[in-house]
Amino acid sequence: MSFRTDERKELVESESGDDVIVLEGLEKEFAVRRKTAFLRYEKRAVRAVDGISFRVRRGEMVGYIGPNGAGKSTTIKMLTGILTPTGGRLRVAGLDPARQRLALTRRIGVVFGQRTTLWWDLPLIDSYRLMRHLYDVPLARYRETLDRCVEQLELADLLHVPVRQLSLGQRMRGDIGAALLHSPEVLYLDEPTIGLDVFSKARVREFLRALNAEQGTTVLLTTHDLTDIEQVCTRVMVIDHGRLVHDGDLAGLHALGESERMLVLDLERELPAVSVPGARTVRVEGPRQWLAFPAGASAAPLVARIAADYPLADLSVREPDIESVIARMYARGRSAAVTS
Ligand SMILES: Nc1ncnc2c1ncn2[C@@H]1O[C@H](COP(=O)(O)OP(=O)(O)OP(=O)(O)O)[C@@H](O)[C@H]1O
Repeated sequence: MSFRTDERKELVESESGDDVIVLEGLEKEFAVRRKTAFLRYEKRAVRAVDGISFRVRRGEMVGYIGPNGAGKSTTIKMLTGILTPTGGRLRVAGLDPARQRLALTRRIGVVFGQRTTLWWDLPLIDSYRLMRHLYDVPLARYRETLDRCVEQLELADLLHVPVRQLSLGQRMRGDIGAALLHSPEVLYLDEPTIGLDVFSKARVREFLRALNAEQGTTVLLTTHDLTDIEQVCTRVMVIDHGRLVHDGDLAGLHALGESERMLVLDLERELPAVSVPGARTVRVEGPRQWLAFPAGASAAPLVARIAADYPLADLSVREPDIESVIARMYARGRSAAVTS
């Protein structure tokens, strides 16, 4: 899709100064070659992003989720200027990412959970010094930002350790620090908690909340962990097959898919299935029981009730996975279409 000049002018004029990310009918098509027989190839177009429109206001913390291959990374690559859209319109901090990539790099920070931007053999602090030069950050501002990151990300003991010797959680904190040294307005995080233990995940989430509250940084987060969304984001967008299928809050998404969370109880001894209003026992295995309850409901009253009536040793709450939430959302859409 492309826009005529008058349409583009209209869009620019309707743009609010508060919108830091603007997508209008964004598209990305890849031309792929597939071998069909010996020395025979077929050309095919893959529409990774198929007409997505949304706006993110300055200071928002937004989750961008979807199943594997949905088009999340392709969107992020267009937002950072790595890929050029094949249609639609895109603005980040008022800039066209593909055409003004250099100017944009000073305004955005990017963290990839699966890759590091740090120099593998250098101590963390050396990577930071190099980044300061790359981004041309004034010394006083660099020191101030570094001090804040060191304190809040607990990096003091890690600064002089070569990156290859850091644990995954430590490396991730180091990467987040690196992405923030030039004080970006927008921070993209691609699976920042992947592979981390529960404590490291909690630390990263807490840091992002503090960053947003103190600096007003806009955060766009892609993840497969719905707890990231629950604890960090106020809004969640779901993409599937290159299209936006939900834009709202997490409770709304759960309500749409009638999804369920799971309470895993460890009782002090084996007992018959726990019976409590608002939840249903779906599995009993020795002293462990699994209770499903609506994902939009709070677990607190359920836990209080169970703790009062049963000998509870331990418990945990499991979020539904994104794939099942989306599958239920579609199943519901289909049955609504059949009954309406
Ligand atoms: N460079 C490319 N050339 C051809 N096809 C591509 C390319 N990059 C992505 N695709 C295709 O575009 C679609 C979307 O891929 P994308 O990586 O954006 O999905 P994703 O939502 O980030 O998935 P994941 O959660 O697995 O990372 C997929 O079908 C993928 O195979």
